[in-house]
Amino acid sequence: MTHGMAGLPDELTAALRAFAALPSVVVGSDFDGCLAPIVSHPADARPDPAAVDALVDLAALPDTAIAVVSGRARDDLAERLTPAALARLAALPDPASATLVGSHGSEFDNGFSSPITDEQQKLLAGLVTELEAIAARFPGAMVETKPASTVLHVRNVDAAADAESALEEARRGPAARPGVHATEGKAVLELAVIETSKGHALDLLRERTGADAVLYLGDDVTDEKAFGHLRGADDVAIKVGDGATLARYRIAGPELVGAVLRAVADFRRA
Ligand SMILES: O=P(O)(O)OC[C@H]1O[C@H](O[C@H]2O[C@H](CO)[C@@H](O)[C@H](O)[C@H]2O)[C@H](O)[C@@H](O)[C@@H]1O
Repeated sequence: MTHGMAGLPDELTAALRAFAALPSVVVGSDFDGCLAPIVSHPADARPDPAAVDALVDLAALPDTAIAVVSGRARDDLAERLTPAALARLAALPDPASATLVGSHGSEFDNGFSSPITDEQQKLLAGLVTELEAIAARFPGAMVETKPASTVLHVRNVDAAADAESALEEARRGPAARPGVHATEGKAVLELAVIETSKGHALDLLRERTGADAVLYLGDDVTDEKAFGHLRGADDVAIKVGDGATLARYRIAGPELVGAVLRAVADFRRA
């Protein structure tokens, strides 16, 4: 594989050029591991300013919609974009030009597609308690709580065997309860009380915008659901980093995400 423009594989650069020439497009990206490098503590994650700039530039182009589709709660995701970027997005003439989607594809600006029921809230509270009990026995483990899910984080557990034991306890215990949707991620096990799909979120955005094609960058397990929905001949699925994937294209890591987005913006403006 040869690498030319901005260190991107030539085959990908050709696909980006063809994608950028289409009349109407959606450009989407995952947040952690794509727009923002992975860090030890979720609260410390910050996006690459160059990637955010390119994304906001894209949103300002005609017939170009952007989306950030994250596993984070939507409010948390919004707080992570720079105030300057948020101000530029808020000033766009068409609000549909930029969409932030949280909770792995199920939380849009008007909330969840189906509200979380009292029963699901109760289930979620119980899951948090159970994960906290597990985390308390494995120093370094922590529990994140989101509107429809809770996450056991083991990235900072010292021994790999202990991290795996914590995950395994969660898999055998709370993850196995009826009504729980468990997803493995990067040093995490997430337990949701609703079914989520980044693929459905991309379908919705495609439908709303009437776009000819969708490009999406993702690095983790939940992004595979997004890649699985990019079946159009002109769609571009890009896996960021290592690991098995349904995506046709791959870049080495999040440091190249800005280059991909900038290339699409430049080609589209040309
Ligand atoms: O869909 P994403 O935007 O990629 O969100 C997926 C999860 O990201 C966060 O966890 C991951 O990033 C953390 C910060 O770099 C890292 O410490 C952790 O190990 C990763 O799994 C976030 O905390 C989760 O809520 C998201 O679901």
